[in-house]
Amino acid sequence: MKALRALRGLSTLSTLTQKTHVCSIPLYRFYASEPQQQNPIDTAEDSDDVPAFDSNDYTLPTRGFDSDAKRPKQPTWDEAYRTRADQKIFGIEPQKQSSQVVVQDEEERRATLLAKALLHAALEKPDDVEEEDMVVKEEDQRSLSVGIIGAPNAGKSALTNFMVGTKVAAVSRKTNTTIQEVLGVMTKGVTQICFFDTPGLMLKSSGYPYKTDMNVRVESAWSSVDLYDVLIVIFDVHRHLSKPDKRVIKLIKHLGAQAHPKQKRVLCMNKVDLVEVKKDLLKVGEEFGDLPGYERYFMISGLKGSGVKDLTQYLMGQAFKRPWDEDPITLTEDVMKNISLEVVREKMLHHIHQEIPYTLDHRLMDWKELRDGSLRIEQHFITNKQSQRKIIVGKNGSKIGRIGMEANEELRSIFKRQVHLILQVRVT
Ligand SMILES: Nc1nc2c(ncn2[C@@H]2O[C@H](COP(=O)(O)OP(=O)(O)OP(=O)(O)O)[C@@H](O)[C@H]2O)c(=O)[nH]1
Repeated sequence: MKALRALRGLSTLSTLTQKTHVCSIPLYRFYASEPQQQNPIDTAEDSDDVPAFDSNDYTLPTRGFDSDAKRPKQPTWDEAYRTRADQKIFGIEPQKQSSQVVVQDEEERRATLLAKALLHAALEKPDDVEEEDMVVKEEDQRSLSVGIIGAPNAGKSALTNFMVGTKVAAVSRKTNTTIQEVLGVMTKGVTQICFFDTPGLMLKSSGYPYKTDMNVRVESAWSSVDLYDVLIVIFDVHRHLSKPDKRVIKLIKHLGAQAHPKQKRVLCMNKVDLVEVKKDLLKVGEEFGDLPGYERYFMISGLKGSGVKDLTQYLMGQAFKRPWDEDPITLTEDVMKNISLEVVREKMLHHIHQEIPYTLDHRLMDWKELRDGSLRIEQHFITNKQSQRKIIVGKNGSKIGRIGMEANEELRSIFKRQVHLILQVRVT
């Protein structure tokens, strides 16, 4: 092992793990299990030690996996009276008790079958595949590490999400939403592909990478670029057509004409769905088609999926005979923590339109798997300005409430279990 482990060492994922470790500061009044003295929404604007959002204060629709989900309502009337009324008013002869039981059993059986089918579908295990066939021996395993690099907003996260099939990286209309590398894993047959969604690597106008301030993470991404088996360089072809994108030219120049000897480089012209005159794509194809150092180029829409199948097939073909790095089904706790941060961050970016999200410290403070299988996740947004806190919390807690509800709902559907999400906005 493993190029990938070495790569991880370099990647910001490890920084994330350190950054998001469960903090041991006393979180006295944050615990939702304590009786709420006041409605948190009433106080959310003024006090920062009461949870700004606690999913326990909201009624979220229950789902199939909810252990507390109520069974279908039983009749509240007395069956004997109902039978007599049916007989007298509608002339319906009473049914034998035993057949009612049979009908109920049949319904339960069907519900069980449906639940099983849904579980099967969720695990993407085709019906005709036996359990033994799902286990791939280590000596048969093939794997590939893929880095995706491009200017901010080029569509790296959307492409990763589409290929991996679950929402692992925040997708947003704003730039630089990817604050750290998010590992996405796609396992098909004997092949496993690990995707690394790099932060929007930026270049100064001089064509050199930034070296200062928040760009420590960017530096880390630059230094790990050569370690991937395949490097996907992606750019927004729609944007490039309306106004040639100098950042793309600079990025390509910076990477050089020669790929690392152990690496294959491909170019992805993304967002083709936005290009109305398809002939225009030929122009870009001509401009970038023969770039030295690039093995292939693909015209894709990472969001809508066109061309992604070809890209996936190409990547599958590049995989090496090498043991997998990740369990194909179980999400590791670190990945889940990462997903929880990404989902909340994405919702925040969607609802807060000011620039503050980039100056905000966003931390995972507590992660607990409770006895009933549910997850308790507590995250804090930390700012040094009271005014920023007010914007994030919103009037009567409306903003943070929306963010929290949407994130909670999405996390429940990703993790397939109940999630108790607590969001806190603190001023330091
Ligand atoms: N129409 C269309 N929109 C896309 C496509 N790919 C991405 N987008 C949109 O472009 C915006 C940016 O996409 P992201 O995937 O977040 O871009 P990114 O490169 O990861 O951005 P950073 O994290 O800032 O580096 C989002 O609004 C996406 O929905 C595409 O193929 N077609």
